[in-house]
Amino acid sequence: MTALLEVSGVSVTFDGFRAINNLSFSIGAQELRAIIGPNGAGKTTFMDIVTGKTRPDKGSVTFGERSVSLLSLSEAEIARAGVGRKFQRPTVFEDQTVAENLTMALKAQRAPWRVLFWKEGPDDRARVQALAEEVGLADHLPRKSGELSHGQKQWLEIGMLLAQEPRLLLVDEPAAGMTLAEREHTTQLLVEMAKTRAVVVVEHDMEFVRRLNCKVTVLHEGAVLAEGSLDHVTKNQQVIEVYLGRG
Ligand SMILES: Nc1ncnc2c1ncn2[C@@H]1O[C@H](COP(=O)(O)OP(=O)(O)OP(=O)(O)O)[C@@H](O)[C@H]1O
Repeated sequence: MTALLEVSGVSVTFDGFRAINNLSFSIGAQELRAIIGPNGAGKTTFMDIVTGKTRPDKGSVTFGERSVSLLSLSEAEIARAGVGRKFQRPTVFEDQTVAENLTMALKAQRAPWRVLFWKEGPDDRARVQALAEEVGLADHLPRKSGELSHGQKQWLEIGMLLAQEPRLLLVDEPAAGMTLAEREHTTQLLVEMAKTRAVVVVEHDMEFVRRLNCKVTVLHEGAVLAEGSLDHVTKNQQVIEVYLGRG
């Protein structure tokens, strides 16, 4: 499997504290990966590094076939290069309909000079419809987003991210606050999305991770502690001690 994202020997220090410690790992172009680990393991900092929010002290982060260094790009350039990030809380425009939110996301994807002359055309409507179908909101297009359930808002935001056609999507705790049915839908959505792009899910809910049925990376003290199937990593004695055995 060719790597889409390659993190190599990355370290980050905050006020003398090494939050990421010589971290190395890679993600394939069509891969679903779960990242787990105790609080403070460096999961958020890892996502901050990949998206350009935090700059490492050393190491390299490369992306795509041409191994472009993400460390020399701004946050906006990284997003344009194809890295999308879904934060834990949904940030949809509640006063706008589902269709309007998706349309805005399509518009945002375009270069600024094109937005000036932008007018919604049949292609955009078809694309909005396709995005809504992809995330399971095709029946909700005319609804105000504020009326949606928590899970539906999360799917809408995922749809808005998909409008930017990311090649790598980083998703922070997607299952948090969801009902069982919403979790199941979210699982399907993530599995489907990872057939055509890389999807990295940071998640604490082990039952949810099990359903994802994917390779798992366990972070601890800013480095990879274990990697492999969930069954494999949960048998690891160190993983049990630092993560699973708590409380
Ligand atoms: N901007 C910052 N300044 C100082 N310390 C920071 C900063 N960001 C993160 N840290 C520290 O770096 C370590 C890693 O934090 P990070 O948020 O990446 O962990 P995490 O694995 O995402 O944890 P959680 O599961 O609680 O979200 C923590 O000890 C945290 O306190």
